[in-house]
Amino acid sequence: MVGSVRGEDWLRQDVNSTPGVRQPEVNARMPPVLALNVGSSTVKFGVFEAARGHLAPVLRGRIESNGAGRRLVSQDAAGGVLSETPWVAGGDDATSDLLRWVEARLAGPVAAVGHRVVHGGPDFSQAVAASEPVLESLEALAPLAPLHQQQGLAGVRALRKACPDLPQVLTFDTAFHGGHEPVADRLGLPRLWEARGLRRYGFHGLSYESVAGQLAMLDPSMAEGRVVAAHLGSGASLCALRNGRSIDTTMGATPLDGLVMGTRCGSLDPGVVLYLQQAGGLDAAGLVDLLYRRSGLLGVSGLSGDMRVLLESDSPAAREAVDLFVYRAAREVAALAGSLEGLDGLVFTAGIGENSPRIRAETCARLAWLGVELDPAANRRGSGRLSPVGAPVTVRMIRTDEERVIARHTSRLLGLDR
Ligand SMILES: Nc1ncnc2c1ncn2[C@@H]1O[C@H](COP(=O)(O)OP(=O)(O)O)[C@@H](O)[C@H]1O
Ligand SMILES: CC(=O)OP(=O)(O)O
Ligand SMILES: [Mg+2]
Repeated sequence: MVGSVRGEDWLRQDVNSTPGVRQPEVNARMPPVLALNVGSSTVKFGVFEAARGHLAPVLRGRIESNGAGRRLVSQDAAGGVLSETPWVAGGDDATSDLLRWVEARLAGPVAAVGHRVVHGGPDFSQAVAASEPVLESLEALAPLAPLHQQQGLAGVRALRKACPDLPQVLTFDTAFHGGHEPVADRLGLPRLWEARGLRRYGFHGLSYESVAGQLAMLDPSMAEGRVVAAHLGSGASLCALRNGRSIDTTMGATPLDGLVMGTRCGSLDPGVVLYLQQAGGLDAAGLVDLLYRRSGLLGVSGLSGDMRVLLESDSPAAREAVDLFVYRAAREVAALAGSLEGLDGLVFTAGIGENSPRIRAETCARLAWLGVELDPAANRRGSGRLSPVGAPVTVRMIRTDEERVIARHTSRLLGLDR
C-alpha cells in the first residue's frame, strides 16, 4: 500500500501473497524473517516470527560506531540488552557475517531477509523480490543517495552470492510518499528532467509508516487529523500526514534536502552549489563529500555530527549547531503546517526525537504561535501525550520501528504470515 496505514493493518497482516514470487513452504512454525535497516550511521536489524497475521519480535540489534570502533549490541524482544560485542566484519561480506551471527544466535535458519532500500526511484512503489534486473535498476539511483543506496544493495548482492536460495525482499523509504499530489513533488526545472525521473520523492517512509500505524492505534482521532511527524536521527526529515497519509515531506529528490542533519547540510541555495564548483574548485566527488559527509551539525560545530556530543559540549560553535538544527526543524514544521492547512498534532521520533527532551522543548518553544505547547514533566518522561490536556496541538513521542515494517512487507510479499 502506498502512502497510508490503518491501525488494524498495523497489527494484522493481509494473508494475500503476490503472484509470481516464489512462495517458501509454510510450516506450522515458520522460521523467522530477518529485517535489515542500513542507515547512514548504524545498521539496525530485527528478527520476527510471522504467524496467522501477526509479527512477533524475537531478537533485535544494531551495529554502531563509537570512539573504540564498531560494536554489535543485541536485544531481546522486550528490549533488554543480551550482548555487546566488538564488530570487526567489513567489506561486502559484512551482511553475510551478520546473517551467520543471527542464525547462530537463533540456533536455526531464517526464512527470508527483508532490506530497507532508501531510493525506489520512479519504478518501485511497493516491496519487491530481489532479482538481477531490479538490483541493476536500483543501483542506477546511487547518485541520488550516495550515503545509502550502494551500501544497502551491496548487502543484498552479498547474500545472493552466499545464500542463492534465500528469499530476499526490498522495501523502500520512498514508497510511503507515493500518494502526493504532483504539485508537492514537482521541481521548478524544465519538464525534460521530470520526464527523466527527477522530482521530489521523500525518504524515511518506513519510519513514517511505523509512526502512522502506531498513532492510529494509540490515538485514532489525532491520526485522522493534520499531523507533522519529525524523524530526527542522523538523517532527519519531517512528514505531513493527513488521515495517516503522507501529503508532503522535507526531503526531496535526495536525502540531502530539508533539515540540517548530522553530517548533511539540508536545503541549500542551489547558487551556493554553483559557487562551490566555480569559485571553490570542487568537482562532483568533492561536493558529495562536503555536502553529505562534512556539513550539518559536524560542519557547523567543527566538533561532531552526534547530537549527544553537542548537547554535552560547552563550545559556542556546538551551541550554534544545535540552535541551527532547532531553528530549521521548527521553520519546516511551520512550512508543512502550511501544506496541511493547519496543525492538530506533532510527533517526535528517531534517535534525537525519541531521546532528547531538550531538542523537543526548544523546537516546540519556537512553535508556540501555532498552538504547540509541552507539559515539561511529560516531556522529561517522554512517554504518552507530551502536551497539556486541551492544548490546540497534541504532541507525542513514538518510537519508530522500521524493522517491523520491513518484516511486515517481507512476510506479506512471500506469504509467510498465514
Ligand atoms: N539521548 C540522546 N540525546 C540526543 N541525541 C541522541 C540521544 N540518543 C541518540 N541520539 C542521537 O540520535 C542520532 C541517531 O539517530 P538514529 O535514528 O539512530 O539514526 P540512524 O538511523 O540514521 O543511524 C545521533 O545523532 C545521536 O546522537
Ligand atoms: C534517508 C536517511 O537519511 O536515512 P538515515 O536517517 O537512516 O541516514
Ligand atoms: Mg535511521
